[in-house]
Amino acid sequence: MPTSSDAPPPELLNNDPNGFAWGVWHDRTPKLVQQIRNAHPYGPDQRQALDDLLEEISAGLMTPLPPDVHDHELWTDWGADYFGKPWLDAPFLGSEAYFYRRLLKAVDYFTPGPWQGVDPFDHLKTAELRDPTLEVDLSTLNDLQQLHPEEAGQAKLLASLWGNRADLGFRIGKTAASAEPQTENLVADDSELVWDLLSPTAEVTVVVDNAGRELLADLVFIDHLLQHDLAAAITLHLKPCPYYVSDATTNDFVACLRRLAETPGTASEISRRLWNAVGDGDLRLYTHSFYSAPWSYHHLPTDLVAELKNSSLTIMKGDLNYRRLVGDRAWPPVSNFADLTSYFPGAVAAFRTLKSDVAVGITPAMLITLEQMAPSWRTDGSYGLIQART
Ligand SMILES: O=P(O)(O)OC[C@H]1O[C@](O)(CO)[C@@H](O)[C@@H]1O
Repeated sequence: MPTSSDAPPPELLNNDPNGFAWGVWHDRTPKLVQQIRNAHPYGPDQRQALDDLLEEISAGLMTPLPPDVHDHELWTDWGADYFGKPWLDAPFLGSEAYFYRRLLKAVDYFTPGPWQGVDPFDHLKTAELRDPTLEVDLSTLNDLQQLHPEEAGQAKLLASLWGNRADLGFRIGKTAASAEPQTENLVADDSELVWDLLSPTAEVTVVVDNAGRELLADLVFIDHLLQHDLAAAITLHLKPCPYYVSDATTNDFVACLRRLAETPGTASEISRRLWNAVGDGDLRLYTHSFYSAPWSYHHLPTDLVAELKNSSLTIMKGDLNYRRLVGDRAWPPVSNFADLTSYFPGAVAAFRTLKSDVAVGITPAMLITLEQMAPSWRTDGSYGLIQART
């Protein structure tokens, strides 16, 4: 981190017309509310609550949650600086988390009654697992068997990374057969360091991101680590509730294991091995309310720090985890990843495709190339990175 005399750059806010957040609030989020409303037979109360939320985020002032919700204190604490003020003036990171909490409130996700526990994003997650092209992609896993374990491992690591883009999924058959790992479009690649941190005694944590194709790719990678003695045990950190549309909860983990089991061959073998690994305690599931909280990981609560401290390596998946890890700030892209993450308990790695303004750990030469050749490199999802520090 910068020294105290060297203040960090400002947090990213919603109100910069040239910033990535602007499009999220003016386009993506309103469409999402409308889509959730159309996709469910909600009654008048939920419909009205969704309409109110849409109006509030579009032009209104941020209002607090009612006092009777279980997490009122948490959100009052965060919102003290923002409630009663325009959504557009709030920080991007915290306000988007609050939007998802408000969405769950609008659809009565936590309210005792018929809609309690009904995931408003389930139809989208299920559609991805039912996509007919997934069968072909999962079948390509059989081809990986022909590869040397090290090559197969690198192909699976890269599939886990690009799974965050969710459009490539398991299209690693060709890559695997030609033994050409998919390294183009990587703006940073510390994968060697990641492999160095893995060993038969390693306790690995994977803070997962999206359900569906991304989680399937993560599970294939995790199975590889367990099968090849590259980890003694692995803990999956899942979301405690539906979040950011497709973030993975325990239900989504179970759905992925079941989907893998439906494809004969390697995919179903992976499903069986992981199912058994959960039973044997080699693959642990874990969640914490902090994973849907509005703060960066600089504010980790003590029990989560204690959990992460035992880990030989924590792998952070995806864009949002990256923003929370380095801080959602206007960092110069050449800032040092190891310095910015030195506060984090234990060794940490990030596998992320770039889908928002934040980027660090880019070499000056790479930065010049990117700015000249691909002006939207930070946000269009076509670039990826693997960054790590011991
Ligand atoms: O699933 P990921 O990789 O965390 O990406 C989520 C990203 O999408 C956004 O929600 C954009 O809407 C970003 O705020 C966030 O960083």
